[in-house]
Amino acid sequence: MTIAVLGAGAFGTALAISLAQRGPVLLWARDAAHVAEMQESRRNTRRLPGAVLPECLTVTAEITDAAGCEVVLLGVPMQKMGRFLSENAALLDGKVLVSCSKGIDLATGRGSVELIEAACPGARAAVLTGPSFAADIARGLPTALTLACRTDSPGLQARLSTPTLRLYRTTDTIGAELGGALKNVIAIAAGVVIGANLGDSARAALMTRGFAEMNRLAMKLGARPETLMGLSGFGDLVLTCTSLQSRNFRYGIALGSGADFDPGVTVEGAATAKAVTRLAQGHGIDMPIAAMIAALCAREISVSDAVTALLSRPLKEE
Ligand SMILES: NC(=O)c1ccc[n+]([C@@H]2O[C@H](COP(=O)([O-])OP(=O)(O)OC[C@H]3O[C@@H](n4cnc5c(N)ncnc54)[C@H](O)[C@@H]3O)[C@@H](O)[C@H]2O)c1
Ligand SMILES: O=P(O)(O)OC[C@H](O)CO
Repeated sequence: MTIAVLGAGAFGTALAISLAQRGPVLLWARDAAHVAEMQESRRNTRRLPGAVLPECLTVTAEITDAAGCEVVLLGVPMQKMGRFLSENAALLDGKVLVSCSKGIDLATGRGSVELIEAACPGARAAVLTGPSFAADIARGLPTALTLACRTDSPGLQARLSTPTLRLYRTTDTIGAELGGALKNVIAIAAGVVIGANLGDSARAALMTRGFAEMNRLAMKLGARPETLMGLSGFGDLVLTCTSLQSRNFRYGIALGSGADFDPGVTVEGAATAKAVTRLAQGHGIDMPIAAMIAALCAREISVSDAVTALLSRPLKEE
């Protein structure tokens, strides 16, 4: 049975390429001109240059082509997910919907599982997350991800694993989602540290204290500690805070160094920092790094004031 991937960004395209090792895959993009380009060149030069689209991957601009697909991967950016789901609810309800996006919806404070359940109550919602750059997946480099679904889903795990994409499964959707969403915020902070030339020691301190914040919020919201210690939390935090392949990290470097940054690049951590700060305030959780990143992204504070504010907090036990 064909698997559908909706959203032909870097990640959706990379997953479609990897899954096409196992059988037919449908890749949908909203822009007909982009689809025509991909059909002609068998490449997605706009979002994933270099990768070739295999033969059993069909690219389409008709979302209704996914009607017959039982498993549908969602690769649209998080801040577009809520509207996308409600616009396409009639098509998507009743299917297995696997969110591949990382973030918290600013308008509602919800993660993608809650967005799916609200828009498509008859669907089974799952999350695919963890340390993975689209370019690495498309090149067939070994990658391990977390697949989270409220009901234990070994069948879905087997269906979405490929020879190079190894999935670990969990029923902790809250932890899996929050790990992927929150690490982007801390990655921006790590980038700020490097961009402002504050050094590798400061980055390690920030990653550690950032991980403590991630855990505080995730535990309050019902996540399991082992999920945050796994691929979607610790694993993705390490990757995203240390690699120049990360857009969140590079955005942070630009903020820290005062350089310009292309506004067309997807940086999920910026909106999520604001959403997380609201959530943390609502639950009485202390998240000083996320709050500083939200303020920095909104240009409400300077880098040096943010650093001073973080370093002058009262001394406390670790
Ligand atoms: N790129 C990666 O390495 C990577 C890895 C893991 C997870 N992710 C996650 O995947 C999600 C998507 O990221 P990406 O890297 O593919 O982004 P991208 O910037 O490469 O592409 C985003 C795509 O979404 C499309 N899009 C935007 N709004 C849409 C809408 N309303 N309807 C349909 N399509 C729409 C755009 O046309 C574009 O093709 C993000 O949440 C990101 O965190 C990305
Ligand atoms: O490029 P980024 O910062 O969106 O990171 C991509 C992935 O989330 C890394 O796991």
